[in-house]
Amino acid sequence: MAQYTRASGFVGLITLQNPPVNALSAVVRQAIVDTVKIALSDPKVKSVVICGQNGNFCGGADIKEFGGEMTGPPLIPMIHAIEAANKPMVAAIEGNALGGGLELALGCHYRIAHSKARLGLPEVTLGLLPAAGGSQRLPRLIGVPDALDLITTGRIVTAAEALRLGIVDQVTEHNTVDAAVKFALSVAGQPLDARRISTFPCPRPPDSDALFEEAMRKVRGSARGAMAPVACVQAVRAAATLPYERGMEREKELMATLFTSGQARALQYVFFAQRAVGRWSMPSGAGWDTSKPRPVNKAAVIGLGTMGRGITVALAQTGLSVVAIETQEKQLMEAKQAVTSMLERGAKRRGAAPALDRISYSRNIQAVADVDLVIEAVFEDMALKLEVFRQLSAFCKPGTLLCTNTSALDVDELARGTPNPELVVGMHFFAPAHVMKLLEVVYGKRSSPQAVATAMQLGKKMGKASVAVGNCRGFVGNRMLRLYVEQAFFLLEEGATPELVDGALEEFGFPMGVFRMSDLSGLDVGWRTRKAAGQAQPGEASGQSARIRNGSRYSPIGDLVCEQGRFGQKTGRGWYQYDKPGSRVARSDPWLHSFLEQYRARHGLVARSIDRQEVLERCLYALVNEGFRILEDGIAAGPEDIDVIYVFGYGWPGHRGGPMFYASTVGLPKVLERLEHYHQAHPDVPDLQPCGLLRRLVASGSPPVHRWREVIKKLHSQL
Ligand SMILES: CC(C)(COP(=O)(O)OP(=O)(O)OC[C@H]1O[C@@H](n2cnc3c(N)ncnc32)[C@H](O)[C@@H]1OP(=O)(O)O)[C@@H](O)C(=O)NCCC(=O)NCCSC(=O)CC(=O)CCCCCCCCCCCCC(=O)O
Ligand SMILES: NC(=O)C1=CN([C@@H]2O[C@H](COP(=O)(O)OP(=O)(O)OC[C@H]3O[C@@H](n4cnc5c(N)ncnc54)[C@H](O)[C@@H]3O)[C@@H](O)[C@H]2O)C=CC1
Repeated sequence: MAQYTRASGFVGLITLQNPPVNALSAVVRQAIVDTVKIALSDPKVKSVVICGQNGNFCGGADIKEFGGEMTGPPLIPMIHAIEAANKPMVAAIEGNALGGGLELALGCHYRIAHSKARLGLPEVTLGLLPAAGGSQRLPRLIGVPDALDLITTGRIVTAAEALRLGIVDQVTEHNTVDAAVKFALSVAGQPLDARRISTFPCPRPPDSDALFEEAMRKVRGSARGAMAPVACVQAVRAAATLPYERGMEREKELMATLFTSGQARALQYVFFAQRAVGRWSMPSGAGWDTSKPRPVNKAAVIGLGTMGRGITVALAQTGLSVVAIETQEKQLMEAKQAVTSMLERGAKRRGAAPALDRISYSRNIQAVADVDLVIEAVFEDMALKLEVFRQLSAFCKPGTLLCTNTSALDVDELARGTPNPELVVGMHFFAPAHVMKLLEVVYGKRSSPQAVATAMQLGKKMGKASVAVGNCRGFVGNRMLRLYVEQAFFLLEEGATPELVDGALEEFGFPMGVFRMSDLSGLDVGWRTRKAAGQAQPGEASGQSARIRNGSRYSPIGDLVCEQGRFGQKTGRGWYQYDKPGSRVARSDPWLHSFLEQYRARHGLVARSIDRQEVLERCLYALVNEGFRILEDGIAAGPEDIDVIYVFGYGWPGHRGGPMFYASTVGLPKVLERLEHYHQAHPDVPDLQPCGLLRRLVASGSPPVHRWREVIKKLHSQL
């Protein structure tokens, strides 16, 4: 609802009240319409201030209403009525003014913001565009280039930036409502014609065609196949080229297409899934609501290689003191430089000072003595990690949380090597750790709920989508990834090329296909893991055994490519060729194609024609099938956990909602049928056998994804 009062005698004060973010639900919209009418018809009221309760202006439209029938007064006429008012309307912005919230503020004649306020039009991240006039008013107010940037990216700006851009008229450090009331009194009676943004001409930049073409190229390149960013560019173009009314019609048309699209549903699912994973639980029943995190003020990072450097930056940027420890002098020096330059670049972007003095460097592990939490990021080697954990247990103060960044090793085995296994958890970051939004928090059999709560809270503070998962080889993300990569290798054996496989996956929406991604992260990473697991064997074995491990089909293709010293971009050769080591532009490599032909000939494999559909089905359904196994095993609590991991850690296109959501949109019976088909065609690949949970879900009528937890719960209670 919205409360109406009078302030300072002459100002009508409308306070939006819909905790926690004052979203514009039908009830709130009705209340705004009613209270604006009261204020405008009250002869004593000279001007009106709109604010939000509890220090939050408005988080925008109520996203929960999008799934159902829209009731209540629509936003557009409501905002028009505010703009058309004959008394000054002032938005007092504290906290968030996002989406429809900012559009409401843009309908007001003036905007006063608190210095800590955040403003933006993040609709694009929900598969939509700002369709309550935002796409038409913002370019008129701040110009096309800045409006394009904000609307197509959904970027949220600070009050200082909003002032610089001209979105707000004044920023205050003090009580925003008081400042807005004072301001409202000062402008009472002044003419308002020049304050109605919809009447402004839209400033046209000199070469606007080129600007829009460039914007279109950018959005098409960065979010492949996503409709909303494209529609955002089209809507802003309408603002720049059409009169306001016609621009509004275009905005509405574009919104109508997006609003009912599967992409918007998928992105809105991801929004709520991200929040749902914060309500984590462990098999014991302990969870977010019963476990209190410990305070963490000082942390240590052990091992300053690729990951340790990024983790150090992420921790320091969160405001923690960090002790960064590395045994190798040369590595330590390089790490210092790298961390410093990452912090400086980040600070420059944010317009803040770099947090250099929060970090101390050491070669001595005893420097951990006074830290609250340690994150170990040494080589992926169990013996080394056990030794490091033994030393940490000896030197850390009692109660220090010991976290490992291992990508796949057994967290329980590490915990068993310490006197306090309840203090051990995995904190699995993704490279680059200060950039990637995902954190898997891995609980072992003996991890305490408090340790998990502490790691989850720290992840949240670092701005990560943090997901609590159980302990198994590869946890959730990498366990599923193995099946996806394995199918890609098998497809090469059967006749595909890296270009074909990557093309299909990139068309689906991944920023990079599996082979281009592997070239970027280094082929040697997976090779080392396969060697450690006894799968990769040196030299090319001949006969049957070359392609069988433990009775199942195995492809040594990746191992053979590595044996040629082809580790991807860093060596200038991998699945593709590059101009020079470190170069980023992948070109098709005739060597690789002839290697594949020779490989097939040696193993008596006859290349067949493979289409993109098969690539997608084999790679994606194998991955999804493992996701069902993970749910069945209780390693992830629900499909949302898996989907958040894939969207934020593995480049799964958000507009497809994550692998489990995607499976539900394809239809579980179809996924089951295709897996059965491929398993029959490849009986030597047991991983293609459909998982029991998938069969069970299909047998129970393929419920929508938000009801899978009920089926999983029932399954676990019967085990
Ligand atoms: C606001 C935040 C930054 C706060 O963050 P934080 O403090 O970290 O809290 P959270 O945990 O994120 O959130 C707390 C709690 O609140 C819930 N929540 C947050 N925002 C919303 C919201 N907007 N609606 C509903 N609920 C919300 C959140 O889920 C949490 O609850 P929990 O899930 O139970 O834990 C952060 O929350 C945030 O970023 N929020 C989202 C902000 C946002 O994206 N806003 C934009 C919303 S979209 C919008 O505003 C669009 C418009 O206004 C356009 C409207 C036009 C509509 C017209 C429709 C016309 C369609 C025509 C089609 C016709 C078709 C036909 O022809 O049939
Ligand atoms: N590289 C990646 O993309 C990812 C790696 N990981 C995991 O993170 C861990 C680290 O990986 P990377 O950073 O890639 O390795 P890396 O090889 O780049 O760095 C490891 C560093 O640890 C140092 N080190 C070794 N023993 C040490 C000791 N006793 N004390 C202090 N420092 C020591 C090494 O000198 C080296 O600088 C591994 O467990 C890996 O599996 C997890 C996610 C992604």
